[in-house]
Amino acid sequence: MSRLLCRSLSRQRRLFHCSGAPRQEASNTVLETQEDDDDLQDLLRRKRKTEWKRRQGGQSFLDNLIINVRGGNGGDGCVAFHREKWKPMGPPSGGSGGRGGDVYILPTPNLTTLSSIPKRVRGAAGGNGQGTWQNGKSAPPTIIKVPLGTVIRELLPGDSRRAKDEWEAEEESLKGLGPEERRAKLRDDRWVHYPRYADDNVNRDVFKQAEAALYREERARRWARKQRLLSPINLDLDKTEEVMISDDAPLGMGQHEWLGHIVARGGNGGLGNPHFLSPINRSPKFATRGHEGERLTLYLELKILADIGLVGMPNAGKSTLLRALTGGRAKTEVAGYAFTTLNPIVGVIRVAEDGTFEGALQGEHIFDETAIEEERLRERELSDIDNAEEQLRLQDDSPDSPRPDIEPGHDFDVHETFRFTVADNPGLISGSSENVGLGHSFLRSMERSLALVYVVDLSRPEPWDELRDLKDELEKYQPGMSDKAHMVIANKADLLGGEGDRDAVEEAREKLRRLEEYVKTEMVVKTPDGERILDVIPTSAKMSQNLKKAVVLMQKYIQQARTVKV
Ligand SMILES: Nc1nc2c(ncn2[C@@H]2O[C@H](COP(=O)(O)OP(=O)(O)OP(=O)(O)O)[C@@H](O)[C@H]2O)c(=O)[nH]1
Ligand SMILES: [Mg+2]
Repeated sequence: MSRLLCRSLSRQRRLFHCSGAPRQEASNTVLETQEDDDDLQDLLRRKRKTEWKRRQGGQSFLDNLIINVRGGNGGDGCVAFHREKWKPMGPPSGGSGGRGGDVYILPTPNLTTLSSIPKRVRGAAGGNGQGTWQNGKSAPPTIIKVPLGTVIRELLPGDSRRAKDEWEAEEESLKGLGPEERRAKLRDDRWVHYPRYADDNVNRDVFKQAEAALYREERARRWARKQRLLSPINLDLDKTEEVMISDDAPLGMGQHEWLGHIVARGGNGGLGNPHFLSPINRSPKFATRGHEGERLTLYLELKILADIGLVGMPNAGKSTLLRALTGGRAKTEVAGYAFTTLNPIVGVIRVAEDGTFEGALQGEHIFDETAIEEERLRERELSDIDNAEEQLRLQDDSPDSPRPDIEPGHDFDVHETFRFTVADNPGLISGSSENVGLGHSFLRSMERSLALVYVVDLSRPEPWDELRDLKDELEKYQPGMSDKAHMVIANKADLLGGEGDRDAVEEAREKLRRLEEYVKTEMVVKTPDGERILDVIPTSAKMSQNLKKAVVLMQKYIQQARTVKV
């Protein structure tokens, strides 16, 4: 808040200095106050959002979800007889029920989270049949749209998270009933009778035969379902799917639109009473009800595919780093308070043959929006010639200055030789495994990264403590996860070295040395062919310093990991 006040004061001071139309100034001031008000509101809104997210302990990282899906129920058949003037005993004319709607799953590129997917999905029910041979309408399909990169698995019987299927649900509803009541309920769920004919029907042989046939058919359906469970639904929806139009389907039967993968079929409609017409049953007074749609439980998991995952405490500068690497294209929020980033965000880094990355070509520094900081930074750059970064040898052997002949944007296409993705994560703190802070559920998406990179704040009194906590939390999440780490980025190196005096610079060097020593002794990673020592790279994400070195190393890790995988 104080920063905003300073900003508004400095603006007012600026206005005060320039001589010009006073009325214009007054209106400007009003406008700017309004602007500051908006900024303040925006800041408060963001903080409220962070607090809310923190309170609910990371439960809303929707990268996995269990949903119960039910196909639509079929419509009931109808018992009716044709009535016409001068025709007293018309034939049976009840229409059959319509089919219940199927449920499909369709990968969609414009979705990024699973949060819009309802936990219960039910297909639409088919219409009931009606008199004068009117069949019920079949229900339209229901489509569940999921983001690309969703893995879908069907939960099998025996899994406690799975909901009951249609037969188990029926068994449950029959619990505690005597044999008579049980039979009556089963019949009630399957048959529709002509008014006042229910008792008469059930005693007739034709009905008993029809009932036996129905149960036989039901057993066949149950068997088919069991067979299907031998190859349960298992989809890995990584790509957008083509629209498939089949050319050789009969006219009017062709599928005109690709609806996705069918997961739960709707139930068939019930049969109208004309279906039970036979020489010995000239006036059937019963029809069947529609079948229930398939019920199943699906486990959805969204995998964010990033080659490199950034792991660090809140405020270490992970988001700033990703913004610097992508030249501001990765729209991840940067601010000076903890837990700014609430969800993992992935950015693409494009690299030229000589290690120049596109982000460095933009020539922009990554600010956290405040004009005051911007101004301070500019002043510092101008006056502090031998500032701390230089003394820390940030630029010694690999200057970040790009080649003059390479341009960002489309021009970069010709120079691009390698491309990889980096995921910026929310801050991980000690105790995340007990759901402190934002928890650590977001690490799930890191499981698939090829390499992890620690980001620590070098300006902290003891950055090695951060490293120890980060490694512990990774191990608590999944034993062996910290073995994926390849590099430690010691960020905010620009803050060291004070005004450039000898003692401060020596102190900064000593700190970096200690960090390197700690990494060499305590952070050694076991690999199949021995041990690996992590690289330590001092950087300043904010000033885009020494990032080229980090990018070159990241590229090396990915290339190694990819060749091992192949
Ligand atoms: N001086 C300096 N400040 C930096 C540097 N990198 C980041 N910062 C500042 O540190 C603060 C936090 O940066 P973020 O990038 O939001 O940090 P983060 O690690 O993403 O934080 P969370 O999202 O909360 O986990 C911001 O005010 C940045 O401007 C750096 O290299 N030097
Ligand atoms: Mg962040």
